[in-house]
Parts: sequence; C-alpha cells; structure tokens
Amino acid sequence: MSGEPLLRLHGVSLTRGRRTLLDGVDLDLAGGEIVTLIGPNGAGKSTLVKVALGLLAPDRGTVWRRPGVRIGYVPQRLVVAETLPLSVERFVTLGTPAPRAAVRAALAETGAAHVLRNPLHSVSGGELQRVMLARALLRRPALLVLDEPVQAVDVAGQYALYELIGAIRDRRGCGILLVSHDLHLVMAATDRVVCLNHHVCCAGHPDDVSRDPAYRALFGLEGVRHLAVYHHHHDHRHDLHGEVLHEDAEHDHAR
Ligand SMILES: Nc1ncnc2c1ncn2[C@@H]1O[C@H](COP(=O)(O)OP(=O)(O)OP(=O)(O)O)[C@@H](O)[C@H]1O
Repeated sequence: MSGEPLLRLHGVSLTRGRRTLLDGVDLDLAGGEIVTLIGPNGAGKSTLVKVALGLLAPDRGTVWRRPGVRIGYVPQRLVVAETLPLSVERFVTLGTPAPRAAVRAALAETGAAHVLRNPLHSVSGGELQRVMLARALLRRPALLVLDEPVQAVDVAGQYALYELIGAIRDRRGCGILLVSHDLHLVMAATDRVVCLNHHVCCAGHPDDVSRDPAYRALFGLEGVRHLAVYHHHHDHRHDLHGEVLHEDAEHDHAR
C-alpha cells in the first residue's frame, strides 16, 4: 500500500428538499487501499460517491482529491438498449480512445476478452460488469470507484468479481472505493468498511474472521452465509427513515 491519500472528505452534508441525504460524513482513502461503503438501500452511498467524484457539490464540508488523480468510475447502472448498435470494443473505447491491443489487455485482465467483438447488449450481467471494469482500467486509474460492482451477478460470480477487484489492487496498487450493501460478500476483499446511513454509523477493519485462512477457504461456499458476522457497536438507533433516535443502545450488527 502506498499510503498516500487519494481522497479526503470532511464533514460532508447534502440536503435535497427536506431530506438530509448526507450528514457530516468523513471519508479517507489512501493509495493501495480498498474501502467499502456499506449501508441499506437509500442510505446515501451513491450520493456520497458522486460527491467524492465531484459530480455533486456538498452543501457543507470539504472534498479533497489528490491533484491530477486519474479516476476510473463504474456507475451503479448501465441500461443497454437492444437497438444500440455498439460492440463491446467500441463501448470500452468511448471517450477513452485506445489501441486494440490495450483494449484486449484490459478485457483480458477482467476476464472478458471473449466478448470483445460481441454486441454490448448481448453480454451477460456478469460480463457487463467485467466490461465496465475493463473500461475503467483503460484510464490507468490511481483511484477506482465501483458502485455496486456485483449487481446482476450470481453468488459464485460475486465472489469471483471481488477476488478480481482485490487482484487489480494488488497488481496496480490503485486505491479502490467500493459500494455494497452486502457486507459478508466484501469482507475478504476490503481493508476498511465505512457503514453509512446518511451519517457514518461506524468505520473500521472488517472482523478478524475475514482474515482467517479457514474463513477464506470457505468464502464462496454455502457455509459463509452463516459465518460472516461483522461486529460493530452503535451508540444510537435509527428510525425507519434512517434518522438517528437519541438513546443509548449498543448493539451488534449480525448479518
Ligand atoms: N436529487 C435528489 N433529490 C431528492 N432525493 C434524492 C436525490 N438523489 C437521491 N435522492 C434520495 O437520496 C437517498 C439516497 O440515495 P442513494 O442513491 O445515494 O442511496 P444508496 O445508499 O446508494 O441506495 P441503494 O443501496 O439503494 O443504491 C434516496 O432515498 C434517494 O431517493
């Protein structure tokens, strides 16, 4: 890990109408580090990612990115119309012109070289994620931002994708900001977890169990569902809308 900060958010707040989408969020990410944003639907994860990327301006707080940092971003959704006459190769180079050899290499790195000439709309959900990842890698990013990279991918494929993400970090030394709402899936692939529910509920290393070789061996197997427990301590509760209820309530989150 290079340890050099790539991204630093401090006290970021964002309101839309009467809703507080982000409330005083701090987030740091260093080179070579994988940080996972985790939280329920509607917790503000994608919003925070967009603020971190500079696509949305916060109402309060500061966002610092290392000057000149190259960012590869895989957004949460890409809907491909069947009528769109676009090959994978064309799609990957849209906005990032690159020689065919580089496109091939990027697709090979993400395990999607076999779909190079196929129509984009014909690739499977898992292949599409790998194609989008390859497209992001073509920019040779120092920071890779992946918003729910395993959507529409079956469970075995999800573990394979997280393994791939870890391998990309190891090979390239880039920092990676991941979004997920399924902690047990990302435990083995992340250095740090930030639990978000509009504000940062807690943050830290995933449970030690995720570093245990025996646990890793189980990863991807049925048994992991029952083993993966991430303990953290809240000093507050949330109502149904994610707002903080002010009372002393320490509890574990067990998934
Ligand atoms: N421009 C906007 N105006 C009003 N509300 C918005 C706006 N953008 C997002 N929201 C709301 O903010 C909340 C947070 O959305 P966001 O997409 O960041 O959540 P998320 O944690 O990524 O959720 P998911 O896990 O479902 O993808 C949602 O309730 C969403 O409807």
